[in-house]
Amino acid sequence: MHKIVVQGGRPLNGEVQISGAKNAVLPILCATLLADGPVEISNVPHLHDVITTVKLLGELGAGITIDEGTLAKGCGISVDPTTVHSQVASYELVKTMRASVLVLGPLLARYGHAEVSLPGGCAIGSRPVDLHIKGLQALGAEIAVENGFIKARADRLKGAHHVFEMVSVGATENVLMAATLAEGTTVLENAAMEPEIVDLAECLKAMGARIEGAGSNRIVVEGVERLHGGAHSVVPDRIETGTFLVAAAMTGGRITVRKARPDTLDSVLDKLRQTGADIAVDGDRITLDMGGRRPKAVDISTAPHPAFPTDMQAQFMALNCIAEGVGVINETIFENRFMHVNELLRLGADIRVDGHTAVVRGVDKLSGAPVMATDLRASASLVLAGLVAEGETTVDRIYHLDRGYENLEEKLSGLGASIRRVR
Ligand SMILES: CC(=O)N[C@H]1[C@@H](OP(=O)(O)OP(=O)(O)OC[C@H]2O[C@@H](n3ccc(=O)[nH]c3=O)[C@H](O)[C@@H]2O)O[C@H](CO)[C@@H](O)[C@@H]1O
Ligand SMILES: C=C(OP(=O)(O)O)C(=O)O
Repeated sequence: MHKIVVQGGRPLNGEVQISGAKNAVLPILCATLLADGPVEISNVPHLHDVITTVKLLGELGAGITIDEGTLAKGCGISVDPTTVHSQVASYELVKTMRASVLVLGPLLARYGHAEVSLPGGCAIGSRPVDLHIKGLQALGAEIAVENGFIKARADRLKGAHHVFEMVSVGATENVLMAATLAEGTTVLENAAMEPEIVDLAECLKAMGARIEGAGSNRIVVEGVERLHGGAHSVVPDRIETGTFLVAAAMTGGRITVRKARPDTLDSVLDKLRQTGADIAVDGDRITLDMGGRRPKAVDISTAPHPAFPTDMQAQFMALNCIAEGVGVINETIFENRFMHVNELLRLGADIRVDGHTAVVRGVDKLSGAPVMATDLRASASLVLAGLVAEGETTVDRIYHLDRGYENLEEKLSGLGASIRRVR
């Protein structure tokens, strides 16, 4: 098993290029199932979750061509869905990656039936899919949950007016994809507004879908008879961007991230400015300069976009650990997304958790120790803490990190961090 070893104490300096977004590419790969010709996806990050999704599409029978590309360019994946012969997503794959449930809407809409294993919960929370099911039922699907599978059927889905009970990124994606091939107009209200939904809609439009309003809470879809092949480049990863910027702020450094999408990061950049960082945006570049200063603690409350993203909560918790003052962190999306707290405590942090709230009192210094990654962003927070801790920090179970960060240690080394991967 791989581990990451970080020697703390070096300010980050230099430039780093941002990869395509994990949370955009996974639904987009699932959306290719809707087409009746090959779809070419570029700026695909080299991530374990991408490999899992490609495996899943392959199991369904899709033809996959991968152009490995380079780290600087991302890879290109061409999916030919015309050879799909199975509409069953197995537990083996779905359990390792919850995004697999996003094949449900496309398979149902395209083939009239689908069986997808229930994803179950994970370290950060219970992660139900009832909103996905209700949304597809609103489009006329008959759905039964049996033997651990969601079994869905519909001769042809019918457009409908559907109001999501609560904002769900995954449910919005599943129902949006299904609606593209439904008969008539679908109006989705209380839809999620995340940039990854906009990117998915852009890809669907490149395949011939008729969608308006993606990025707002009301999405209107005019169903079409068929979607054709197309090409799409994946939006830059806002969470990877934010993670590097937090790393620079914590270490008192100055970095520029290239090929980013600053307009997807308003709430994160606002919080970084509150820590005392100077931030300059120039096209697709963001420069953060901390000028050797210690960051000030910030209060965070996670909520659906455009509010502060839950996927950046753990990283800001790490920042608060060494900041000046006290920061209060309120996690409203996932019930168990504080798994990093006990590991940060091992590095000398001062954190008190009461339900969904963590009160973090900044300490003068953290000290390196062996810690264990429990989920994707928790792992990132431990690497960030390691960058400022005195001595050596070893982060174990970094397979979580490989699900969502492309070459994190290479990119951080390029910025001057002392970090390496060991077996
Ligand atoms: C709104 C939000 O911030 N969503 C995040 C969520 O997306 P993801 O799509 O995984 O989760 P959802 O947006 O669906 O979940 C939002 C909330 O709705 C609840 N829920 C969801 C679906 C459902 O059928 N029933 C139900 O009750 C969840 O338990 C959660 O409390 O995790 C991703 C990975 O960390 C993030 O990138 C997304 O930004
Ligand atoms: C938790 C995350 O992803 P997933 O929903 O794939 O587990 C994440 O991107 O932070």
